Amino acid sequence: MAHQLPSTLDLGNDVSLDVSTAPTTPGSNLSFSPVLQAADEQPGIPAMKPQSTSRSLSSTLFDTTARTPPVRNICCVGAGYVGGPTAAVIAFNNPHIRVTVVDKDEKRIRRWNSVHPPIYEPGLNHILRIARDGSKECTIETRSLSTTNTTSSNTPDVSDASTPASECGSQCGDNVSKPIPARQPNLFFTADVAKSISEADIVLIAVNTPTKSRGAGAGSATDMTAFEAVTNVVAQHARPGAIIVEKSTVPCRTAQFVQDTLALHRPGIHFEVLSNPEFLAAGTAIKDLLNADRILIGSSATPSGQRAAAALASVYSAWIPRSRIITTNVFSSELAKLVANSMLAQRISSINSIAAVCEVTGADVSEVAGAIGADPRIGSKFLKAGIGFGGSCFKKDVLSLAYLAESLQLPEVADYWRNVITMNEFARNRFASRVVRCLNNTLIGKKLTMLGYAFKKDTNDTRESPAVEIIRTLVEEGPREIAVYDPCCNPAQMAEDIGRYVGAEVLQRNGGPVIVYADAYEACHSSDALLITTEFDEFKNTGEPVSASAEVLAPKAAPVKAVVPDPRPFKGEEPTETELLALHTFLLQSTDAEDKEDPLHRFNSVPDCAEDCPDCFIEKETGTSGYGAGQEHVFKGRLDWRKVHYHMHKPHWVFDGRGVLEVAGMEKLGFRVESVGRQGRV
Ligand SMILES: NC(=O)C1=CN([C@@H]2O[C@H](COP(=O)(O)OP(=O)(O)OC[C@H]3O[C@@H](n4cnc5c(N)ncnc54)[C@H](O)[C@@H]3O)[C@@H](O)[C@H]2O)C=CC1
Ligand SMILES: O=C(O)[C@H]1O[C@H](OP(=O)(O)OP(=O)(O)OC[C@H]2O[C@@H](n3ccc(=O)[nH]c3=O)[C@H](O)[C@@H]2O)[C@H](O)[C@@H](O)[C@@H]1O
Repeated sequence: MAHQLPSTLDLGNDVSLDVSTAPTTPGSNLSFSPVLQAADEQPGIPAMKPQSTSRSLSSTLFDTTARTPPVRNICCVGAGYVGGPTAAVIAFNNPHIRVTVVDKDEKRIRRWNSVHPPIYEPGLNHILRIARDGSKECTIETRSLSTTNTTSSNTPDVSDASTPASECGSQCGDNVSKPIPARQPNLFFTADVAKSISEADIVLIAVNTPTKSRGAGAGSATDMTAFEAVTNVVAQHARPGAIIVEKSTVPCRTAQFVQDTLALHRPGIHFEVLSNPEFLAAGTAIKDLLNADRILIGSSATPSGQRAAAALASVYSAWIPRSRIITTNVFSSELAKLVANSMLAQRISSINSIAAVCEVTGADVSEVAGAIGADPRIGSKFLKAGIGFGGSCFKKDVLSLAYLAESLQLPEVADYWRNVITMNEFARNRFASRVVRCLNNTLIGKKLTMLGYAFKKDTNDTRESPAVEIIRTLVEEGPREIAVYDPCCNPAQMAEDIGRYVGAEVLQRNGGPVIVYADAYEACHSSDALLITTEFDEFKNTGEPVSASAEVLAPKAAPVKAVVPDPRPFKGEEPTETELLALHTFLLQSTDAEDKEDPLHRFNSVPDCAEDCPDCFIEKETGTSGYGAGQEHVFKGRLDWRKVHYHMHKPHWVFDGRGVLEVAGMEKLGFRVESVGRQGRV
């Protein structure tokens, strides 16, 4: 579905943006930047002095923001795990900004424009339905505030945007019907990269930056091929004065490279380069974006650098409180992203090293983690021992930091960080070895079942999943079958992935032992050992009573979700999109909601797929509907472990690689459980 906005945007009295790539004046600096220039033109704005040092959150920045003309057009290059959701949330919260996501991969773009977006993230579908498809006018029932609302602000704190009505006490007034106007689509996906870049006030670069696989620095250094290619296109096509933003995770000092490339292609034209790394995590991307604990913006310390930072901050401040927007110098921001991921990875490796000690001594790693995490200086997060971290970023970012240290002649620093990776591989290999050891050191003729294939729960992202390496190790032992089941990943896609990463010959259809299942019970049937490799709630044995009676063998209902409070009455005169989303979620959880998908009746119809849509075809052929990225992940119900036990081979081995099982309960059911970080039998 293609939605078009006019190619020339009227910015009211302030400034009119000509969307063409206008000829430029050699030697000009800010004179062709609509965003940067207009701030200069404002009467009464004090000239800012360049600063040579890094800044913490600066009030100057926000004085500047107040006078920064509105950003009207953003282009995000890269429609991947970061670009897609980030652009969608920006568009969702800024209905007056046209946000275009571009990608060279036309298949990806086609999918973003369809009911089959290429990635699955909880909550993404709603955001897309509003921003990409626009919404219908509707009327909602709300309550007026009986007293004048003095807290109203343009930048509500989304964390308390949903203050329960029950808590509004005497402030709650009468019930009123409030019309919510229709919304025009303002989120677009296209493969026309150059044109979209040329129209943007702000260009976000969100392309992949994996580890180099060949040549100098192979296995450590960041592969900047995609980033460099995009930088060249941006340098050629960006409108003069556009703000160029590094969203990708990049090595420290990349902003200098971007500046040099811009200067090479467009000498004499001023562009500001910002670093604005992304901290979202897979599986919680939308929650993380809507409630970001911080937005980091690195800029040059010059007045125009600060104005550029202010322009970007103004986009985020549509939904993020300004107190959470941190500004630094551009290199600090680039480095901070690498360090954030490296320190998170380091915590996981630290606890996994202790898990190894626990398995020998009889200490229990979850008890150790609980005890140390209670110290607020240590904190309780990221202390879950297991088979090691996966995902597309931790390993590559730690390696990138190590490579940076090496290139700065700091081998001790590089070694320190490399050990984080060594320990991660040790954790994964130890788990696979333990499985083999417990099964008498032979898998010949045996069936093993892997529960979970994604690198973490609630995502269909399987990049660098520890499951892949575990499959590789197990295949070597010649088992009869390796069954793989994941509640969130499309089975057809998983089989394709395993073929690509482990080798097509390992798949059953090519004579190998690996079979991917769409049903957990079939995957576990006649199994000799179950391996929990992703921490899905479906695999837990606690939280819901498990009855032995036959009727509970049917999948169970989803657990009661955390109750979302009623956000009414709203904080301001007009509800924000975040408040409407909170109301949508609140109404959905009420059992008598008439429309289970769209209780506010705002959604426009979904884009139609072409008759020959390959994704519709795959869904029909494989009967895998329900895994579609466009649908919310349907909780499949907790595994009925009694049923699993009944159909398994003795001695009912379960290897808990993610610490999701309550061992005593499982042992009562007759399982023989081995968990990471607890002493085992063998
Ligand atoms: N995946 C994640 O959860 C997070 C990733 N990051 C960082 O964000 C960046 C992007 O990561 P992902 O979104 O995961 O990558 P991705 O691989 O999912 O998406 C990157 C997209 O860029 C496109 N692309 C590559 N070269 C292009 C070109 N020349 N022109 C147009 N499009 C091009 C690719 O086709 C692809 O669709 C990376 O630097 C990553 O380290 C940061 C935070 C979280
Ligand atoms: O740059 C990135 O790509 C992102 O990397 C991580 O996010 P992500 O990899 O998506 O997911 P995490 O929740 O961090 O989990 C990473 C891996 O560590 C594992 N993990 C996590 C926590 C823990 O205590 N133990 C543990 O083994 C998870 O199972 C998973 O395999 C960071 O958490 C994000 O802030 C960052 O933006």
